[in-house]
Amino acid sequence: MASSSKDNEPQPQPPTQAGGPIEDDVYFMAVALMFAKKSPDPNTKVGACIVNQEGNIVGIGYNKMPNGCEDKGLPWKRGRPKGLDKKYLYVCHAELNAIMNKTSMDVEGCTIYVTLYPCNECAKLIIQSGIKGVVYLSNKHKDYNETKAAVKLFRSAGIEPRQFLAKREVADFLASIDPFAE
Ligand SMILES: Nc1nc(=O)n([C@H]2C[C@H](O)[C@@H](COP(=O)(O)O)O2)cc1CO
Repeated sequence: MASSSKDNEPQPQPPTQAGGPIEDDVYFMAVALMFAKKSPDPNTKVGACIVNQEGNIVGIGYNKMPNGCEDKGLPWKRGRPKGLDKKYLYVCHAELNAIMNKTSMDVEGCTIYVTLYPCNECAKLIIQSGIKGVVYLSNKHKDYNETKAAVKLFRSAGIEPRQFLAKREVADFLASIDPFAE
C-alpha cells in the first residue's frame, strides 16, 4: 500500500510509563487522587472523577462543606456516633460534588473513579444519575452499614464496582510528572 505523506509525519503517541502506555484507569484515578488533595477534611480526603464513554472527564469533586458554608464553623470532628458535633451530617461527599459539578447535560453511561468506596447515599445518587461504572481505590469503611447498604444498592441496580489495584502504577505516574521539564 502506498504511504501518504502523513504516514511519514510523527504521529501523536500516548504518554508512556516504564516503556508502556499509561492505562486510562491510571490517569483517571490519578486525577481523583489529585482532587482529593483539595479536600479540607483533615482526616479523610476523597476525590472523584466522572468519565464519559468517549473517555472525557465530565465531572470532578472532593469532599467539602456545602458551598458558602466552608468557613462557618461546621465541625470536622470524626468518629461515631454521628452526632451534630461531627462532620458527617454536614459534609458533601466527593461523588455528590462530582455529579453536581458535571460539565455535560447528564452523566448517563459514565464511569466514576473515586478514591473511597461510595456510601449508601452516594450509591443512590450514582444510580439515579445513570452512572454505570464505579472504580474505587480504598474500601477502608467496608464494615460500616453505609457501605454494606451501598453494596446492596449497586447489586440491585446491576452495577459492579471494581477495585482499582494498580496503586504502584498510579504512584509512579504521579511521581513522573515534572513541571520543570521542557
Ligand atoms: N465515598 C465517600 N466519599 C466521601 O467523600 N466521604 C467523605 C465524608 C467525610 O468527609 C470523609 C470520611 O470521614 P472519616 O470517617 O473516614 O474520617 O470522607 C466518605 C466516603 C465513604 O463513604
